[in-house]
Amino acid sequence: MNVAIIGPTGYVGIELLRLLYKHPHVNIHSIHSSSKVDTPLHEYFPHVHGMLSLQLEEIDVEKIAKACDVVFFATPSGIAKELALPFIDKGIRIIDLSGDFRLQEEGMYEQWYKNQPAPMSYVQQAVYGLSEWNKENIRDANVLSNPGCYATAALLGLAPLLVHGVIEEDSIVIDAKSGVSGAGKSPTMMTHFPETNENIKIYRMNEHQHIPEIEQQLAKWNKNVAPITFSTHLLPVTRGIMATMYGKVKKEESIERLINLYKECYQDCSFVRIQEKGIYPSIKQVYGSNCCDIGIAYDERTSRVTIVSVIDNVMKGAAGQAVQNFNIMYGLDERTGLDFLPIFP
Ligand SMILES: NC(=O)C1=CN([C@@H]2O[C@H](COP(=O)(O)OP(=O)(O)OC[C@H]3O[C@@H](n4cnc5c(N)ncnc54)[C@H](OP(=O)(O)O)[C@@H]3O)[C@@H](O)[C@H]2O)C=CC1
Ligand SMILES: CC(=O)N[C@@H](CCC(=O)OP(=O)(O)O)C(=O)O
Repeated sequence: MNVAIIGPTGYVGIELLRLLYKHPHVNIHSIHSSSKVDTPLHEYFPHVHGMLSLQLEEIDVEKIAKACDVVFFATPSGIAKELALPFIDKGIRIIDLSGDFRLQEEGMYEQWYKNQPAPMSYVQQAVYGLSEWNKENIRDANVLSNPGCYATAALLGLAPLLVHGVIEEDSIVIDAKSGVSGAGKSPTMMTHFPETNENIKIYRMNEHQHIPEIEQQLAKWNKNVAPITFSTHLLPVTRGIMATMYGKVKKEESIERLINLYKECYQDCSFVRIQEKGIYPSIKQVYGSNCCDIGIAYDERTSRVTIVSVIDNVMKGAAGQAVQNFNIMYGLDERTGLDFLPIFP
């Protein structure tokens, strides 16, 4: 398949390129930039020198559409909602890694992204690419909306509890933490080294754009789900997300039953690894991989279950899951191009 990448100079775009470069069914036809046209990629990223001799090109819709089967958008929110439309009209499959096609309910994008949305007729064509839970629809997707990084960690961790009605629907609390690469390559006062190093900060309290995305998917699994409490923190690390989640069980549970439930739900999922009793994952154990590792605890004293879900934000939280979705869309083994161990240490 011939693919084009828009936004390869960003953190997610360059990770996508790293994965697609080794993908046996992909030819990277072209890479496109809005600000560095005609620059060889290695001038911008010295780490690809001698291995990837690609030149950044302008975004010429006609030219890309003529040559490519799929266009990946690794661009900030607000770009694909316009730039992807002519590709969709021409029947070219798109995979958007931003939030532009995720929110299906009218008014939600304006409220949470503070911007005008894509026309609803396009948003409604989009398939939400939470790979493990939406395979049937992903196969036929022409507009694939890749989930947000926090949303991926949270939803994979909560799914079994909601699908099987284990917890009270109004008891969900998600406490999430991300490495700084989650904020993209442009430094800000929030992400600047002296501000983040040896520090931990909470940000966008009760206003994070992944709140409606998570609630939208939880409601598909369980229509009684009430608004969630979701807080996000910046960690002084480059990659990694840890989402620690709490819910009150409806009836007495046991840790053995809960772990079995998770193992059954994810038995056919290569990338979701359920930890044994008493073991809780750390972000380092999924670094550079497409894995989501999940640990489960149950406290009989409080009747609360605690779920710890970790991913690499740039991989399973973005580029890795996008490649997994590409594989599903083309009927390939979903591990194609992704079947490697995490980097350790
Ligand atoms: N970082 C992460 O962990 C995650 C990110 N995402 C989402 O993925 C997307 C990319 O994120 P990330 O790589 O971190 O962001 P970056 O800011 O690192 O990179 C975004 C890239 O988009 C390109 N771009 C900017 N404006 C335009 C434009 N008008 N037209 C075309 N291209 C443009 C820029 O390249 P150039 O100047 O060369 O055009 C830039 O390199 C975002 O929507 C983000 O929310 C989702 C999950 C996780
Ligand atoms: C650390 C950090 O800043 N992380 C980003 C998550 C990026 C992401 O997934 O955002 P989109 O919904 O725009 O795709 C954030 O909190 O906004």
